[in-house]
Amino acid sequence: MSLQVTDLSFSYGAKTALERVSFGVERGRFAALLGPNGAGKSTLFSLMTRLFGTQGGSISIAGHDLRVAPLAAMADLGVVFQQTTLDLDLTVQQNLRYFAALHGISGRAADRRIDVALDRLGMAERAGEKARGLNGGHKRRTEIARALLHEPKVLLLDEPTVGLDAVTRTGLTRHIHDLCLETGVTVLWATHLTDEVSDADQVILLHRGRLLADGRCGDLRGSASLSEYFAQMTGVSE
Ligand SMILES: Nc1ncnc2c1ncn2[C@@H]1O[C@H](COP(=O)(O)OP(=O)(O)OP(=O)(O)O)[C@@H](O)[C@H]1O
Repeated sequence: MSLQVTDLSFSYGAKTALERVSFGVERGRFAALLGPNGAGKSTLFSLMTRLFGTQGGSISIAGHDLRVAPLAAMADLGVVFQQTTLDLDLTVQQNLRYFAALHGISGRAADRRIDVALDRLGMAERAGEKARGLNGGHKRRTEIARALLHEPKVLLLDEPTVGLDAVTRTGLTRHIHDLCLETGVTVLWATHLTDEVSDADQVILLHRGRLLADGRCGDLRGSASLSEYFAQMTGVSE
């Protein structure tokens, strides 16, 4: 498994946010982490990105246990946070160069990787534009391109489509699906919107800190829509 979560539990004081959650995602898969508000998605992301230390259970990224080999695990991890983290006064390319430098990539190697990443996200012609002037979808694409610069094996995206219109959302989800196929990167995409998930995707359904389902979307939903299945399982409509 490219990403493996085993028996993961986490509490904020007396409040349990995750309870013995286990799942794995194979290399090159697009996995949607689906759950209503309060399901525990953000907590899981905070644990996977080491913002919080694990209390119980374990997380392994590209075969590296986060507690045993944190640096190796983080080197194989790309993250796109919910809130934008671009420097709005820098151009797209400058934002990416800065990030590349933080990862020890500079000069021509950096430029080459930046070109490839921007091209992959359909952002090549905007390389010289200031981040401030980009629309929401283009800002997101820039952040995804940036998260790919160090060639991570696993990419985490925390509700990356929040605030985007339907057309932009569709474009972005398509780009990420293509990315999985073309590069073999493993994606964990947190969302509460079922229309971002395709039948071939893996669905990991969380509710109130517990894993309710884990399987191929088409198999889980059967003849119902994913939205109906989601409502059936959680008692919450989207
Ligand atoms: N700092 C905190 N202190 C106490 N409880 C918290 C804290 N952060 C989250 N929680 C609780 O933990 C549970 C899981 O929250 P979490 O934010 O991980 O869910 P989520 O699925 O990301 O929801 P959302 O989509 O609203 O971000 C919720 O019951 C939430 O109220």
